[in-house]
Amino acid sequence: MSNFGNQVQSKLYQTMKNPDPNRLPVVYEEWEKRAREVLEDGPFYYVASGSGGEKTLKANLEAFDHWKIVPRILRNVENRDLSVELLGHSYPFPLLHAPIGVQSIIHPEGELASARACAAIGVPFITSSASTKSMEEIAVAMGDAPRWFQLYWSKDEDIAASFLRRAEKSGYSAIVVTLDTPMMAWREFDLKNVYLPFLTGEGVGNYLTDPSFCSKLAKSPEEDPESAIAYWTQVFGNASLTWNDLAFLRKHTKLPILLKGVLHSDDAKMALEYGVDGVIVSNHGGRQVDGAIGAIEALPHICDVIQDRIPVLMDSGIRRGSDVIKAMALGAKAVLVGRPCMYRLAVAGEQGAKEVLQNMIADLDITLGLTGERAVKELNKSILMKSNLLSSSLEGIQQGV
Ligand SMILES: Cc1cc2nc3c(=O)[nH]c(=O)nc-3n(C[C@H](O)[C@H](O)[C@H](O)COP(=O)(O)O)c2cc1C
Ligand SMILES: O=C(O)C(=O)c1ccccc1
Repeated sequence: MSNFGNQVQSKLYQTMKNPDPNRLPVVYEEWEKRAREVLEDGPFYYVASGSGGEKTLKANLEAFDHWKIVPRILRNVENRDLSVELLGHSYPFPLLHAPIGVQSIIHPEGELASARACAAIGVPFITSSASTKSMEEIAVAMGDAPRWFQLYWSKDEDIAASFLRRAEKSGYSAIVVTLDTPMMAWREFDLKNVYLPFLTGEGVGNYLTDPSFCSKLAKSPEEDPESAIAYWTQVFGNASLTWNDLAFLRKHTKLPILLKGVLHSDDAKMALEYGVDGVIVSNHGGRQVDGAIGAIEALPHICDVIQDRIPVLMDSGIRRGSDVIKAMALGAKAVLVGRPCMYRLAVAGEQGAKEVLQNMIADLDITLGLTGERAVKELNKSILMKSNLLSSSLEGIQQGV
């Protein structure tokens, strides 16, 4: 029980007495704008854009606006509890850092800066298979802090098994298997900018340090980096996987397995049938199927099927505290934060990454209290109402458009 949000808020107001010219922004949209200023076209659009016509990228944000919070009053909200229990562990906040590859295109310290920021705040970091730094280096940067590993399931089984072994050995406590990316989507901005970071050796840190990967190369990656990257493009994904292949993962790890990229109720049923430990409702931030349903729209349908038998997490569109409240009221046990962390990382490295998480948690804590709730664990649909009035159209009305 605490009032974390009030403390962060008063500290921020205090700094106004001595205005700091280097003060970092607080407003989400300003961070995005600042990131645009510091990043070249290639990396900026790699992060910010969606696939195809970006319909799903937009749907993710709009779909949050269809749910409105209906606050309660007079319920003693002086101290609040943001903690959650997931897969046998207790975490202080219901946030995790989404798995995001190639962070070196955004900041030279890349994943190490993000991982250190997470460790300092107490937010689990999900290391991507496509990190530029290796999972072991990230683990060292985090000390004992909680971390999960995201698996891109390589076509080469030895590499997939080796990744699982390495993750277990370096202290990751869960495996997130991303299943919406057997191949990269049609990403118009990256094609326009002719930008694919892997071709210049970004995002392949786990592969170049992998004994199974390296054993398949005629020459070491140092001697012949081009051939190593060419091999990576052949083995990165595996579009032939089916539900029965999940047995392979079970055979190679004792860690809990969560499936990331679940949007269809029938897949939620299959996830239960196949005995996985959790699902993450996600459309990959609108970066894969353009035209896919907004993740928060899919969430209640998935939760209806899962019926609390395994944890349901969600991502794609989490920008502020109220988004976390809506997702949890609709049944998510925790949420993953993606792009907001990247914009802050671009502008201010580790400090930026820390501020984004701290401010989002503070916003969540205060909004929770103002909603009349004391514990995120207890949130449910009773504080939500479905509404067709979009906030974006309200903005239009206010601005006289
Ligand atoms: C630049 C970038 C790289 C990403 N890389 C990965 C990845 O390596 N593995 C993965 O499972 N998801 C990856 N994602 C998807 C995120 O985990 C998450 O689903 C998405 O960012 C959520 O959308 P939002 O950031 O708009 O909220 C990536 C997203 C971005 C923006
Ligand atoms: O860009 C992405 O969305 C992503 O998931 C990815 C896929 C392969 C390597 C790095 C990132």
